[in-house]
Amino acid sequence: MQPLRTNISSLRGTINVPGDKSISHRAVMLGAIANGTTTIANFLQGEDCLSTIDCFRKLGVSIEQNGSDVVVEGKGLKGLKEPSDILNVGNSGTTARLLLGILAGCPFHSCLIGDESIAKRPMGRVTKPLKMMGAHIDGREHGNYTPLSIRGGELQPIHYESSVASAQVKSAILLAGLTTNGTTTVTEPHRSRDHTERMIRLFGGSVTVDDLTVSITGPQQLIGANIYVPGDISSAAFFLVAGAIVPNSEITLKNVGLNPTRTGIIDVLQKMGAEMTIENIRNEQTEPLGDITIRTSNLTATEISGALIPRLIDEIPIIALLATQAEGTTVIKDASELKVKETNRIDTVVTELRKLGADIKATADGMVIHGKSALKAKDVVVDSYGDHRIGMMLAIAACITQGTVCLKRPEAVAVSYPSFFDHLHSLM
Ligand SMILES: O=C(O)C1=C[C@@H](OP(=O)(O)O)[C@@H](O)[C@H](O)C1
Ligand SMILES: C=C(OP(=O)(O)O)C(=O)O
Repeated sequence: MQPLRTNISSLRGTINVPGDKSISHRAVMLGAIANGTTTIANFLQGEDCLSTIDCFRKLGVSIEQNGSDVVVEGKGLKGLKEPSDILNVGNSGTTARLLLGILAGCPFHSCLIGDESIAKRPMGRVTKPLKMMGAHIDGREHGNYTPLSIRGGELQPIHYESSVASAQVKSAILLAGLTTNGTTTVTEPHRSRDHTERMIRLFGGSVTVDDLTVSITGPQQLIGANIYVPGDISSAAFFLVAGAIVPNSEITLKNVGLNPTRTGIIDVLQKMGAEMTIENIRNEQTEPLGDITIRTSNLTATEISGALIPRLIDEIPIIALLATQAEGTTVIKDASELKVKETNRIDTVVTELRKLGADIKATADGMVIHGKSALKAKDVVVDSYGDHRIGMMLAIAACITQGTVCLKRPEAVAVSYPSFFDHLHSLM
């Protein structure tokens, strides 16, 4: 249990947010199946990405990690070895689902488990297409939940229409498609983050994108690359919102990834009237990045739905807090994916923000928030439920709360942002 700092008079300063989680995972994974050496700078040392390193070491890949510098000695597409131990993905859905895509094409047996939260997250969305490609996967509820057992091998290309806009589903199929003879396509209802597509090209491979359909023609052998990981916009989001809602604030976030499939939070802040500038926009290899400055702002409510949802899916908990400080009614819909994240984020966001006096209610596929409300708490205990994004959102909520608040399970933040509390306190 951790007492949270409340009633903060101002947040000022500059932060270098740590490396992007999605890109860090992919750099290790593509590095492992490429030929030759991959170097990764600004790798995210969060627990999720460390789980990815641990799994690939068990698959025989030599990975040296020195802080945020990582060197991966690639084994080639056919070079991973049958693991003698269970592959434990910890809390990381991305590790589980992308790894399944790679294991599907490997001619050996492996077992995959994760923590209590992973055991509740649907894996059928990837095991179903991978089985269609020819992989043998079994597990709890016919391979829909961990623990999973995988026997991979030669795969057939497929054309797959995904019912969800999920980069994890798309990436798993593309990674499996790398090994097949022929063209595999994935079509999604809205565009999800495209880091896999960009990184496959950086590793010398080729992927075709036509509107909402992505195609890969295999077999393709990737070549190791040198990668700089931009700062994670999903981590920056907590300070973007903090800067907008805490009085007398001005926060600059350096080197933030600005991939357009991830910048929904910036669109929402702009639409709500946030005072924000983006400077020094540049490209680092295949990913754009820049420096963002945000100041205390007068905010108005907005609607968040449709194609915008996958562009800000992980930011919805902190956007819900933002909406409590905007004049009017904010509606978030088409976001039922929130129910299958580390927690049911519709339930956890609504339950915890209500404890602080927010006017927020859950709907079938999102939430409705009436602002602006003054948050108050008398000896209130809020809970991250072990969900990193809920823990960080609550710490920012406490900044604008009058009273006393303690956070249960604060250690969850280490999943994606181990230095979160240090960074927050450095601005006070
Ligand atoms: O591919 C990725 O790196 C991610 C994709 C998203 O999940 P879905 O693919 O389930 O939408 C996101 O929520 C997750 O944090 C990271
Ligand atoms: C949903 C998330 O991650 P993952 O799916 O990798 O567990 C997240 O980081 O918010």
